[in-house]
Amino acid sequence: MAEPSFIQKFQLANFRNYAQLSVRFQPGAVVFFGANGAGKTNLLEALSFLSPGRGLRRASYGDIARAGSEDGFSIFAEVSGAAGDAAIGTGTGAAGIQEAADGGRRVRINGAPAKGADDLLEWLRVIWLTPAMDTLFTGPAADRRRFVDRLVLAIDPQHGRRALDYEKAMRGRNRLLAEESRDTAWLDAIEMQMAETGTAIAVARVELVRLLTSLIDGMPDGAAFPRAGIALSGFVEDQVATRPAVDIEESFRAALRDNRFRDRVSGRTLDGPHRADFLVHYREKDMPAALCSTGEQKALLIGLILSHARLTSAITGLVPILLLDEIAAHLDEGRRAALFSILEEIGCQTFMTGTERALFASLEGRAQFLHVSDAAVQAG
Ligand SMILES: Nc1ncnc2c1ncn2[C@@H]1O[C@H](COP(=O)(O)OP(=O)(O)OP(=O)(O)O)[C@@H](O)[C@H]1O
Repeated sequence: MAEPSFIQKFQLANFRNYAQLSVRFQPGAVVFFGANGAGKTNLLEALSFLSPGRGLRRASYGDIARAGSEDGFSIFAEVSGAAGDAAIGTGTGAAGIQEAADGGRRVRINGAPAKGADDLLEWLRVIWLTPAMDTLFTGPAADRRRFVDRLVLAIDPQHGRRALDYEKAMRGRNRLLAEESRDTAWLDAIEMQMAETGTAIAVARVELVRLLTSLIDGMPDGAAFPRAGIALSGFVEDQVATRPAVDIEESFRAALRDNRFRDRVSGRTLDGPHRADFLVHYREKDMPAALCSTGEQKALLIGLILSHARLTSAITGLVPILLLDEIAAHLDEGRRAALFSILEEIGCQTFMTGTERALFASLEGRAQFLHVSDAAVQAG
């Protein structure tokens, strides 16, 4: 069985409302409770920086550094798990981490600078669910794509690099088209790169959906969290099931070349994995997720995250760390108890927030309760 990754020690400097913080965590469930504005979500956001990307709020680094401070922010964590022990430092501030030349954040692992934030995936996988994701099924497709890409990244660490390379190439193509460049050799080369990376992105997404579907197939109907039917829809994704990757690459490249005029007029590239959608439906009811009730949508989303946590553990041997912001609020008591039992069964370290400790009553004696108040954390 996969060994859960577990953050033992966690320190912050100049992060949001925290000037300094040092706290130790236990494996399993960790509950942050406290009044509105105490700093609970800020803690989850800090924990989300132990994963590549801009964290669970996708905020700018300038907004994250503590207001009124000249220095950047720093995060330090001691992690242990299947991959061994690691001391991770990241941020834009002091405490051994200098500001990166590009204004981004630096990552150090066991005292040495990491090549990039993707190196964090060697040690741990972090997945989150926040109230902002309550509109995932009804909101823009871009949010669903980002969600799927995070799920892919947790099982396939190359995925982040592919997405960056694709976006860079696409920006280059859009710029050349806007400039009405006659450099067709350059456009050809950029479109070739888009076709390669774009096809790899689509293939990885389709593979995630296939793996997740076969895991969900094996789960019973009528459980606390409904079974989701999931699929992808997109110019490249639609071809993955029926054609070899080399053919898809070629047809995507040809479509890009043939549609230069159309895309120039539109001011953007109209075909590609950057326009795909992630389709979710409630299997038992045969109802698209967007037409389900708010509570049903939340339950579907939680069910998906839990299935994905199982998948990540099975495939990578790393049991992911889950960040569940205000998770208890939408769930009745029965569903809350079911959620806590499933988390225990999967074995993940799970950080949860809520204004009231009572929302987590069924976890008493089984979780670490930490009271958050005025940017300080105390055993509750
Ligand atoms: N860069 C910053 N510097 C200082 N304080 C900040 C910064 N960014 C946000 N804050 C403050 O941090 C406080 C805590 O925010 P957080 O979102 O963590 O609250 P919370 O405990 O999750 O509250 P709620 O229960 O209302 O969701 C807020 O008062 C916010 O204004």
